[in-house]
Amino acid sequence: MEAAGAANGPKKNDDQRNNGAKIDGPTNPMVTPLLTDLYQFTMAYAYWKAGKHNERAVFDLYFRKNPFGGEYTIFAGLEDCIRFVAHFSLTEDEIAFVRATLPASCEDGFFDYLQSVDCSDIEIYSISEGSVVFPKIPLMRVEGPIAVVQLLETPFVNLINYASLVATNAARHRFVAGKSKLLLEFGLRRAQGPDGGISASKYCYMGGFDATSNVAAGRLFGIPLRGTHSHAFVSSYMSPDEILEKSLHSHDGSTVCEDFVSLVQTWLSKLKWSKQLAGIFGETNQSELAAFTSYALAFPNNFLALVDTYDVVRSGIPNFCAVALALNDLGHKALGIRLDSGDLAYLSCEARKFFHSIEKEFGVPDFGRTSITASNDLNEETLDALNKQGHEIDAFGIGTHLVTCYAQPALGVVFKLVEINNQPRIKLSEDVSKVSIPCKKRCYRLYGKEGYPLVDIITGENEPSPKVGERILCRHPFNESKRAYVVPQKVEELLKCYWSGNTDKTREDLPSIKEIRNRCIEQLEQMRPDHMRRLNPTPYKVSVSAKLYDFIHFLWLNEAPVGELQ
Ligand SMILES: Nc1ncnc2c1ncn2[C@@H]1O[C@H](COP(=O)(O)OP(=O)(O)OP(=O)(O)O)[C@@H](O)[C@H]1O
Ligand SMILES: O=P(O)(O)OC[C@H]1O[C@H](OP(=O)(O)OP(=O)(O)O)[C@H](O)[C@@H]1O
Ligand SMILES: O=C(O)c1cccnc1
Ligand SMILES: [Mg+2]
Repeated sequence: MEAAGAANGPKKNDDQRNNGAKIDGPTNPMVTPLLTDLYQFTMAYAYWKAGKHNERAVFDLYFRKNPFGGEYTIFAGLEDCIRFVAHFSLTEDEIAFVRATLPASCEDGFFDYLQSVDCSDIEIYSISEGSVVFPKIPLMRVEGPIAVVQLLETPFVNLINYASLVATNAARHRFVAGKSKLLLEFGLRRAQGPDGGISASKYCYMGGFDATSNVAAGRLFGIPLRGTHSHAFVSSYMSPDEILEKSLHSHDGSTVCEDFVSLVQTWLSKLKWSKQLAGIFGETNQSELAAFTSYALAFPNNFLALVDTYDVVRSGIPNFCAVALALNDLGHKALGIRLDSGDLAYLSCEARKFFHSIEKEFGVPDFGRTSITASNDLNEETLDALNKQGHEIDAFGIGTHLVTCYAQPALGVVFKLVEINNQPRIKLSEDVSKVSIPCKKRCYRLYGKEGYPLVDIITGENEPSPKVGERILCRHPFNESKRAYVVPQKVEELLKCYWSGNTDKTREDLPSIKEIRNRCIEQLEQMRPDHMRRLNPTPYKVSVSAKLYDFIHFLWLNEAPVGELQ
C-alpha cells in the first residue's frame, strides 16, 4: 500500500505563527494527538488502507440544545483548538504506542503516514470566541484530509464542550447577579481535577466573572486574583495575648500607633456603649477579635474579615467594625466582610444597618458602604432568591455550582461530516433534531430595526450573502410551516478563517482573554431581553435559506430508504 501522506508539505510545528504572531502550544500539556478516542485512529487506518485518507472532508462542530434550560450559549475554547492544530504532530513514541495498540496486521505504511501528519492542509472557519451562539449553527467548520480531521474530532469537542458550558454558566450567574455586583470564582477545590479548575477559572472570567481565587489561573491567563481568608485563620487564634507585634504605621507613614490591639479594644467598648448600637451585642468572641486584629496588622489596606465563625451579629460584625474603626484612625480603609453561612439576605441587611449607624454616629465617611461579600453554595437560584428578598451584598464568591456546572454537566457538542469530495452528506435520525445539515455552509446573523439580532441564517457556501435592506426568506431547517421574511438592518458573517494551514489566506487574530470577555459582555447586552430571561425564555430563531432548505429535504428523501408495509 502506498503512503500518500508525505505529500502534505513541510511541517510548521516549531514556530507557528498567525499573521506574524507566534501561536503557543496548548495550555494543558495533556492535549496531544493521543487525547482522542481510539476509533479515530482505527478509522484513520481504514481510510488509509482504502486509499481514502486524503479525501477532502468538511465537518461542522455544533450543539443541539442550549444548556441550563436557557436559550443562549457562550462559545468558548477556540483558542485552545487553534493552539492544538498549530502544533499537531505525532512523536515517534506516540506513533509507537498507536502501533502497539492497533492490531498487528496493520501495515507499516500507515505508521510512516502518521509521521507526516500535521494540520498544514486543514482550514478552520469559526465563530469568534466569546460570541453568543445558538443550536445547529456551525460554531466551527473544519476542512481537510478526512483522516486528519477525524483525529481532531475528539480533542476539539473536548476543548469546546466544557469551556462553552462553564462560560455560559458564568454568564447566567452574571445575568442574575446584575452588572454592578463583583463576581468571584472560588471553585478550584471543588472542580473536576486540576484541568477542570484551571479551565473553570479561565472560562468563568470569559463569561463575565471579575476575578478568581485560583493563583495558577491568575498567572497563566492574567485573570485578576481576589480572596479573603478562611474559618481556619479565625479559629487558629485563642486570645489577643497572642499578638506580640502590636504597632502599626498610619497610612501616610507620619505616625506610629504603638498598641493597635488596645486601640481596637477602645473602639469595641465605644461601639458597645454607643447610642445607636446599644443592646445589639454584649461580649464578643475575643479569639475572633484577635484573628481580625492580627489580619489587619498584616494587611492594613486590604482588611476583609470572615465574620461568621462564631456569631455574625453578636460577634463577627462588631469585631470587624472595631478593627475597621481603629484602622480608620490611622488613615487605613477596611475593605469589608464576608458572610459564609446563615440567611445571607438577612445578615447582609443587618450588617449594612450596623455600618450605616457607625457612619452616622462616629462621622466616618463612606463607612455605610463597606463591602459585603457572600458565599456558601450559591447558584443561579439562590442569587435569584436573594434578589427577590432584597439584600445588601456587593460581591458573591461562587464555587461548586459554578465550576462543576451542577445544573447541567455537559453541553452536547457534536462534530459531523457534512461534505466529502465536494459531495454533501447528511446524517438521518428518527429524532428530527438530530438530522445534520449537509453541505459546506456560511452563516450570518441578521439584525433588526431595534438593533437586536433577529435570526441566524445558514446558506450554502456559494449562495449570495444576505444584504442590508433586502428581504430574505428564513426557513426553519426541518419544519415546513415555520418561515419568515426578514429585512436585515445589519448583516454579520459569523464563520471567519482562524486557521488556513500553510496557505497565505488571511486569518483572524487570536484576541486576548480580556477582549474575548468584552465581546461576550457586549453581545449579551445586545440580546433581546425575552431571549435572556430565566423562566420560559423565547427561543432565538435559527434558520436556513430557501435553497438550502430544499436541498436538505431533497437529500433526506434521497438517502432515506422507502419502507414497505405488508
Ligand atoms: N436568604 C436566602 N435565601 C435563599 N437561600 C439562601 C439565603 N441565605 C442563604 N441561602 C442558601 O441556603 C443554603 C444554606 O445552606 P446550609 O444550611 O448548608 O448552610 P449554613 O447552615 O447556613 O452554613 P454552613 O455551610 O456553615 O453549614 C446555602 O445554599 C445558601 O446559599
Ligand atoms: O460554597 P461554594 O460555592 O463551593 O464556594 C466556596 C466555598 O469554599 C469555602 O469553604 P468550604 O466550602 O471549603 O468550607 P465550608 O463551606 O464548610 O465553610 C468558602 O467558604 C465557600 O463556602
Ligand atoms: O478567598 C476566599 O474567600 C475563598 C477562596 C476559595 C474558596 N472559598 C473562599
Ligand atoms: Mg461551603
